[in-house]
Formats: sequence, C-alpha cells, structure tokens
Amino acid sequence: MRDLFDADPGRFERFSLECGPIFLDYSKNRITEDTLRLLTELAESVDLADWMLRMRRGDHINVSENRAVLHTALRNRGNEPVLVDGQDVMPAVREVLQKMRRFSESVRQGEWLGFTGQRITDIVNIGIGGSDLGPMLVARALRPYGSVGIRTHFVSNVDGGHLSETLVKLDPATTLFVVTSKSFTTPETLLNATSARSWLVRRLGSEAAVARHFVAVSTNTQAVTAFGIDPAHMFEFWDWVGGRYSLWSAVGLTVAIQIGMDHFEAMLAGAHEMDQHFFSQPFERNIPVLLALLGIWYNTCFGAHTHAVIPYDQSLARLPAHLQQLDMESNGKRVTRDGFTLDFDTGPVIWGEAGVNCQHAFFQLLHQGTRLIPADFIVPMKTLYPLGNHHDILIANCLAQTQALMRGKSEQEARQELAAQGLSGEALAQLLPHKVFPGNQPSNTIMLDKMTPHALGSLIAMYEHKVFVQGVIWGLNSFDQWGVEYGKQLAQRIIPQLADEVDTHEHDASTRGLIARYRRLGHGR
Ligand SMILES: O=P(O)(O)OC[C@H]1O[C@](O)(CO)[C@@H](O)[C@@H]1O
Repeated sequence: MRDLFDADPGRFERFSLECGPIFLDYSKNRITEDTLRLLTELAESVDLADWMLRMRRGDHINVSENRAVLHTALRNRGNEPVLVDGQDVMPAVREVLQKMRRFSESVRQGEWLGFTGQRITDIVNIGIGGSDLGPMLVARALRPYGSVGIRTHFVSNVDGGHLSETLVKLDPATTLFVVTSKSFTTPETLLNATSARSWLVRRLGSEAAVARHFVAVSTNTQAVTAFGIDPAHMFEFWDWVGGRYSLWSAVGLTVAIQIGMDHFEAMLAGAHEMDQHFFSQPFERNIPVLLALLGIWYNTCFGAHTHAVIPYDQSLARLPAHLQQLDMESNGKRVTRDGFTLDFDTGPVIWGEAGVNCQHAFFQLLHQGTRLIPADFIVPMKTLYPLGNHHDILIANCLAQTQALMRGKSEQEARQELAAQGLSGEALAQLLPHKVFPGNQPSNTIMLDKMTPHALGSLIAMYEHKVFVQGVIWGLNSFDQWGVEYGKQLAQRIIPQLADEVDTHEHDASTRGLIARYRRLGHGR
C-alpha cells in the first residue's frame, strides 16, 4: 500500500466516497482500479442488482422461513407503497410510528403516570439479541439528545444479576418496563419480564399496577395478552422484520421515549438516505457494496478470518456487539440458500472495542502479529462532549493508527531511528527485528460529521446493506438463524435435570459430570 500511495497522489480522492453525513476513505486497502473492477464484476456475476430489487419489492428472499425482508420499509420516508404479498405495508408502519409518538410523548410530558400517580423517570427495556443490542446501542450513542428526566436501562441476560443490579437502582412507582420480543416466546426475556413483574407487584402491592408499568413490543398479540399485558399497550411489528434489523420498528420504543419521536424519525431518515444511496448508486460508487466487496476479497481470497470494528467514539462502544449479531447471525452459515454445503469461507468473526482503549489492549497484534486483520475505524469529526483538546487527541490517535497499520516501519527506518537514539553494533542488531512493523494492514476510515440521530441511522443502515451484499455473493440466506436453535433446545432438556433424582444418562460423560457437580455444589445451596 505504501508503494500505491507513493505512485498515486490522487489515491485518497480516487478511493473515498460520501453519502450525507458519512464519509468513507477506503484508500488504505490493497486495491487498485483493477481490483475494484474485478470485484464489481463478481457482484454482477451473482446478479446483485436483481437481489437488491427483490429485497426492496418484498419478495420472500428469506427462503427457509418463507418471509419477505423489508426493514427498509420501516424507514421509508417516501410516499410510494411497499408491497408484501400484494398488500401495502406502509399504512401499518405509519400507524405504529404514530402510536409510538403518542405514547412516547405522553411519558415524556408526564401525562402517562404510574400506578401511584407519579411521573415515569426510568424505562427498562427487557429483551435479548436484536430486541436489545440495537436499541441499547442507539440509546447510548444518542444520550445527549435525551430528555433530562428520563433514564433508560437494558436488561437482557437471564443471569439474575443483570435484572437485580438494575432493579436495585429503581423505584417501582416511577419505572416503566418495555418487554421487547419479536416472538414473545424467548425464555430469557419472558423470565426476566416475569421476575420484574413480581418485583413491581410486590413493591406496589397490587396486580393492577402492571397495566401502568408494563408495555410490550412484539409480533405476537396472543402471547403478549397471555402474559398479562393489555394488547392496547402493545406496539406491533411484523414477521418481515428480522430481529437484528428491528431497531427501526417499535423495538426502538425505549429509544423514542428517551430522545423523543422527532429524533427517532431523524434516525429513520438517516437510514433512508443510506437506503436510497444503496439502491441507486452504481456498484463502484456504492458505499455498502464497496465495503462488502473489500470484506469478501480479504476473507475469501486472502484468508482473513476476522474483521475488526473500532469506533473512536465512546458512545459507540456497543457498536461491535450490535454488528456481531448483525453480521455473524446473518452470514455465519455454511450452506447456500439452496442447501448446498460451501467449500470456502463465509462470514468473518466480527470483533472490536472503542478506541483509544483498544490501542492499549489488542493493537499490538494488529501491528506486529502474524494475522491479516482488516478493520473499520469509525470516528465523528465534531464531538458532543467538548472538553479541552480531548477530541483532537482522539482524532490524532485514530489517524495515527490507520497510518501505522498501512505504512508499517521498514527495517531501514527502524535502524535509522535506533541509531539516532545512540544505539549501534550488537545492541542495535538485537533490538532491530522487534522495532520493524510489516504494515500493509488494510483499514477503512468512516468519518461521521457528528454523532446525530441522522448520522447514526445512516451508519447502521450502511452495515446492514454490507452484510446483505456479502450474503448474496456467498449465496447465503442472511435472514434466518437456525444455528441458535439447537443450544436452546438442549437447554430446555437440561433445566429439569438440574433437580436431584432426574435421570441424566442421555448425556455424554462431561455434561453428566457437570450436572452432578452443579447438583452437589450449586443449585442455590
Ligand atoms: O425478539 P425475540 O423473539 O425475543 O428474539 C430475540 C433474539 O433471538 C434470536 O432469535 C436468536 O438469538 C435473535 O435473532 C433475536 O434477535
């Protein structure tokens, strides 16, 4: 890459793109114009444009679940209809957005009161996976846009510690629980919701309190009603929205209460702007398509097994976690949508951490380890937290890291540096190999103007489309997740067996031994 930069002063302009508040510099990749031409030919060879159209027009491209994939309809700001099985879904989408607006405003204005007549101050979203990670990321990133009197909390883990540690800070009289579950059958969520309900009823002394302190977000009215939540207090979404693509729906209710519906809709508008870019730009000028092609190139042709996501923005600290589900649950697949087993690598391991913290943790491996690790660096140009020169230092670190990864440090440069420090002979020779950086590590720098609802919407939508494009090229159905079912099934079998006396012979010796140990030492003893 050093040589490519030296040979072409226009490389940055040639290999950077803009869409609204998003600026992508992809010049620090091992690419030439030829590489890009070949990669876009690859996209053409799998009829990517046709797949994009099929997604957009509501075809059932989620073949194993026989569903349309239309999270783009949730943020459609235009007037055109979006058809699923011949029916326009936009009126229902707008109706739920209106209902979210009415409800979130009434909570924010103090019109929706708790059972004892007090204002709501704390919202607890109970959900897991897509019913947790997306809204949690957004709530954290957009906190400065929030209402002063409202705090949000996210409980996902069935580990009793998660709920207990949250409840201990809360007053039931001023707390609203938003039980968020697409299926409303996820055991972890239902158990957390049941325990929260018991806490509320015990502390407020009446079952009748539930109606003022519990609302639901789901596609399953029957299960919501069976749980004891009035369907009038249920916010609907639809089976054509995948869990990991659902933060744009009523799954964002907690966020809407926190930041207000105008900001929530600004986030939808940002996502819509990215959708329009994605659906209209030629592949070689299309940000999600280019990110996908670069990722495929490193993954499949260079054997890079992982992809790092490094937000230089503390408020995006949970972005890697959200993208882990988005990417790995979508493309962590080894058979094609037609059921053929693939003989090449597909979805990479997504990982990452907020910069600069990770510079002091795992960056050593990026700089001098043996692996090829493509990385995305995400950074806002303006900060919402002006504090002395903190932001300049943050930016400088981000730029320095991508530069160091790209340039490396040659043996000659390292030798000169050591000599300048007064080293020579044996001492210099011994240290020299440790001071050499191979470089040539690829990265994308994604600059946001500023962390706004609009920019965040564009950023997340950009990654959704990247994952879709990769799935199409690898021949996968990116919208099912059968792989997470098996462990769930086994857990249901093991739960009753944790009690004494139950036969465990169906299991392997390891699982049997661990159950026996738990019976002896754990189990609340
Ligand atoms: O919203 P639900 O139905 O509770 O599901 C939660 C999560 O569980 C999964 O189905 C599997 O982990 C995810 O895809 C989903 O986001």
